Amino acid sequence: MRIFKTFNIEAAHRLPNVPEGHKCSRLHGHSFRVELHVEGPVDPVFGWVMDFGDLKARFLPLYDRLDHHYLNDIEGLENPTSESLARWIFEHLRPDVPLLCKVVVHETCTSGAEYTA
Ligand SMILES: Nc1nc2c(c(=O)[nH]1)N=C([C@H](O)[C@H](O)COP(=O)(O)OP(=O)(O)OP(=O)(O)O)CN2
Ligand SMILES: [Zn+2]
Repeated sequence: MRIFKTFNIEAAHRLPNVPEGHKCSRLHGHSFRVELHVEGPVDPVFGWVMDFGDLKARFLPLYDRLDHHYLNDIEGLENPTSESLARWIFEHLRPDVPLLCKVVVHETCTSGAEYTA
């Protein structure tokens, strides 16, 4: 069974490696929407894969590093594309959430990236 929980992260970034004149070379911000997907067996007593509240608590330290921050300043996010953010979240959260199987980052209403185990 797979469950998911969604978070909203307000953050600023710029993409340092795009060609001169590209709109994303300028400082701008997004309301990122992040989905955390967790897959595993349903506990027969609790009836869940994992408590959503537990998932939220485990993500909180990372959320606090990202929300209302300039992403380029964060180690490993010097080029903060949707792709790199999805992978960064996955790699930093997986040790605390071993059943994490996918991280989806919606950068805008129309764009995003998905990173799977
Ligand atoms: N593969 C990627 N392409 C782009 C990324 C990215 O992270 N990965 N990021 C950007 C920009 O940061 C930009 O903020 C988002 O780009 P875009 O989807 O073009 O944004 P728009 O609001 O202009 O989208 P429309 O729906 O087309 O108006 C650029 N590319
Ligand atoms: Zn952007």
